[in-house]
Amino acid sequence: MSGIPILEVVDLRAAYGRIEVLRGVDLRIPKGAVVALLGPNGAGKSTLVKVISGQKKPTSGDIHLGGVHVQDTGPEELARLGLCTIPEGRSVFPNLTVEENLTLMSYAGVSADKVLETAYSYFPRLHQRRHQLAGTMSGGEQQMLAMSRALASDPALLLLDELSMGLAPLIVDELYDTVAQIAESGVSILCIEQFARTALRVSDYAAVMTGGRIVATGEPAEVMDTMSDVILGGAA
Ligand SMILES: Nc1ncnc2c1ncn2[C@@H]1O[C@H](COP(=O)(O)OP(=O)(O)OP(=O)(O)O)[C@@H](O)[C@H]1O
Repeated sequence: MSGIPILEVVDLRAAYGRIEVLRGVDLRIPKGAVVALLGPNGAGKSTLVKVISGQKKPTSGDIHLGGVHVQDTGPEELARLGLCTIPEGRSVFPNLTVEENLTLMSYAGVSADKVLETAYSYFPRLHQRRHQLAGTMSGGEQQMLAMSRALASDPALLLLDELSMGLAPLIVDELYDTVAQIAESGVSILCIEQFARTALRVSDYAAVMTGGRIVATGEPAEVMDTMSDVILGGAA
């Protein structure tokens, strides 16, 4: 992988109690790239997201975001530096309408109008449903809302943890089309997925994680060829 990295992770280790789950992870995301991080259940993908996004402390290793050393940086400061995470399972307020969920994301320097305009341009369906309670929308629509809320912060790097979880293949395809559009606007993206096909379609690079380590990286076709047994073990 070449280019100036937006994210560089070097020899990262993390544990739950005495059980080491990240066992020396190296990962590099060039600026403007979409990278798919693939791997089976329990590989450590979500733990890596938690450590990168400042929700869990690593035991050792280095993390650089846009060249800044951020290993001891909290989530708020990471957000200020341009990191935005959409966690597994989404995170919308079910008892607020679509529009209320979005306007909550307006803050100093970003107007509510701008937030709504961005969301509705990526996802016209959210405009149609703007007065609907978020909790009554389909899983795919909730994921659109979660992505829109993330885009409101104008991120430099977006971490998407299992975008496709529990969704039908058609809607997953639609969401990844939007991931590609977001990337075209200059945002770097790390897509964490258990299964590969759809994420690889829009990715510049792929990395495969098993047992707490990155065991393969490269262009999607190359990684598919060498690791198909691991990363095509399921649907999507
Ligand atoms: N809070 C926790 N306490 C103890 N062990 C944990 C905790 N969270 C995760 N683990 C363990 O760490 C390992 C890695 O889990 P992690 O969720 O990072 O994997 P993953 O690759 O994201 O898997 P999945 O695709 O199933 O979400 C697993 O063995 C899991 O059981």
